[in-house]
Amino acid sequence: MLLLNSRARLVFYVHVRTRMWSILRNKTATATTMTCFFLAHSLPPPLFSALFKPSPPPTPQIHRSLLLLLRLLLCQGFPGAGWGPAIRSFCSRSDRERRAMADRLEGFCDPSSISYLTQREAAEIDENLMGPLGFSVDQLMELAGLSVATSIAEAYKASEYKRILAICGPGNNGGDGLVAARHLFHFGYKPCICYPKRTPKPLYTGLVTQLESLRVPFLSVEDLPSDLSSEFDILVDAVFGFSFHGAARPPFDDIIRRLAGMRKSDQANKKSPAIVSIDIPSGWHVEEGDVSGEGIKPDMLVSLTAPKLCAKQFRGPHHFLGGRFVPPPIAEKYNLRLPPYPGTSMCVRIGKIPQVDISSMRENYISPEFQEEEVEAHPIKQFRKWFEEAVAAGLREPNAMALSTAGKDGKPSSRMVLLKGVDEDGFVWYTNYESQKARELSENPWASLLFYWESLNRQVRVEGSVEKVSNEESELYFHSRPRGSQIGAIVSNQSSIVPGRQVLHQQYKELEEKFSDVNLIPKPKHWGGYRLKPELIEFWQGQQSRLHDRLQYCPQEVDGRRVWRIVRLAP
Ligand SMILES: NC(=O)C1=CN([C@@H]2O[C@H](COP(=O)(O)OP(=O)(O)OC[C@H]3O[C@@H](n4cnc5c(N)ncnc54)[C@H](OP(=O)(O)O)[C@@H]3O)[C@@H](O)[C@H]2O)[C@@H](O)CC1
Ligand SMILES: Cc1cc2nc3c(=O)[nH]c(=O)nc-3n(C[C@H](O)[C@H](O)[C@H](O)COP(=O)(O)O)c2cc1C
Ligand SMILES: Cc1ncc(COP(=O)(O)O)c(C=O)c1O
Ligand SMILES: [K+]
Repeated sequence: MLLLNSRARLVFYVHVRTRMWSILRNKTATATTMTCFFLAHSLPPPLFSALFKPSPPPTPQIHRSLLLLLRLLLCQGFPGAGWGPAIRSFCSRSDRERRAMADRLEGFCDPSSISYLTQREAAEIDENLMGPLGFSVDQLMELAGLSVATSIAEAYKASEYKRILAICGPGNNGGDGLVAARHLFHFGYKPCICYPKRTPKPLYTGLVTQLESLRVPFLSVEDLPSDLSSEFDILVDAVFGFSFHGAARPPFDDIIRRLAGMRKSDQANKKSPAIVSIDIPSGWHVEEGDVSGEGIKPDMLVSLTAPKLCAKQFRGPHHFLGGRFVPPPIAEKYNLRLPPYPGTSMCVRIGKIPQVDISSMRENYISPEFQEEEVEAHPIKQFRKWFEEAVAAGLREPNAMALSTAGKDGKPSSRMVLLKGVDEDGFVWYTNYESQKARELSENPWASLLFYWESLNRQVRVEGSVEKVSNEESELYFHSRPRGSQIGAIVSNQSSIVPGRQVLHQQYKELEEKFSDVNLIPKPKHWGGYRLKPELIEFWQGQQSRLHDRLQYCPQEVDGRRVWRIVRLAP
């Protein structure tokens, strides 16, 4: 195996780095050559020798792997001494995993790098899935419909886009629409169905019965409101899928015209509903797209299995892929290049998230009223109640709170810390006694805490003075932490400048070794807790039209006793 010394490596590093973009853009064989040199001593021997033989040239698969590797290195930069292991780990993965890694690092899936199917291929894949590959149509339709519903839920929140009309055609595309509507109902949307040409097969009659049992209304074409814009927030176009051919026949011709026309007439004045097309924008040619230029212009397209050729013409803001059921034989046979689905998701976005207008971002809070009569007399009791509800709601780190301090210069600073205890004496967190916050607290003990529990539309503000907790309390808590965090606390001179990550790792490793036989890692003197004793606590519950509930507790002396007075503040 060819071994490169560090100087040679550096030369190649610079060389490859400067030429990388052009190599990637042109996707020339140079990529292979350059990468071979660059990776010479990191590649596993079989891959290395396969590459280093000038003939036969590398297989397309190896070539693709190398291009992916280049993308990966481009995204990560070259971690100097660390690149050997990183590349070896990359090489040990499957082609699919490598692609996923590169995509994840780039943060999106480039629409030009994925596969698009012809109409024939789409039908063939369908037949294969339902023939030799053992799927039933019910199964595929269920998964397809679920993908559509989850895609819609990702792009359009039920709080803003509740009212949905699913227009379903006579084939499987229509079936996907029925399934999607059922899932959307369970996700909290309010779907209605227009299903003018029902297919008298048990699969479809079953889907209709399921929707009827949820009391989802069915509207005939005649019953459709004349102004779809004011009645619905989302229109699901489940009219035709990949078997569409020719020109749309009644009654669908008229429905499609309404959907297409709506875009134009609504653009000028008001918010028009989002049009979501399943698999194919209905009326479009499956391969050539919107041939007349007069067709539906959907805001969202959910391609199923793989996008069809017409999807290349899709210009809306949201293109998703669904149908997470493609088995390797299909992917290989049709050489499918598709984005990897993240985690357990049923859908994945194709292309970039559209730019948002920040000034238009807002939530309308809808919550039960928060009344004086129902609150606890003591704010800590009330805090515990809300905290328990935040835990029960499954919030991640409900004990995360923003701590704001200001030193003698009066300039405030904020950061998150974790609440580690709360009782009548106050709110406790742990930190470094030589950090910025600690310096500020030593100059000025007044501080504030802020909790925000987003999905509950709740905020809690706490203000008061801060003291260190006792050393015993800090000792007890310090030793309850994972060993790694204990060592981390010793390593970190919090808020001081460090020359690089490597320094922290090095010190960590040394301490890990030092303490390998030690049971109790000593708590550093400069690490411990603080307790904020509340002087004021406000509970905020978000409500519609910004008319929120704000109940504030402040202490009062009554007959020499400290009691809490509750007042309501204007939102
Ligand atoms: N593996 C997959 O890929 C999966 C695919 N799935 C879904 O299946 C969809 C394909 O379904 P599909 O084959 O049933 O075809 P689709 O287009 O819904 O409708 C055909 C119907 O429309 C009719 N029709 C045609 N042209 C017409 C016209 N001009 N004017 C009027 N009518 C016309 C035609 O009638 P015909 O012309 O035969 O008389 C027939 O009744 C696909 O896009 C995806 O959504 C998922 O469920 C599962 C996984
Ligand atoms: C969710 C979350 C929880 C945190 N919890 C703590 C904590 O409990 N203690 C701590 O010292 N830093 C914590 N940090 C880090 C702090 O936000 C901050 O970076 C650090 O304490 C230094 O702050 P300072 O330089 O203002 O003193 C947390 C950060 C986050 C995002
Ligand atoms: C620097 C620092 N210290 C302390 C903590 C609190 O961690 P623990 O829950 O282990 O005490 C955190 C939590 O993020 C932190 O980032
Ligand atoms: K459609």
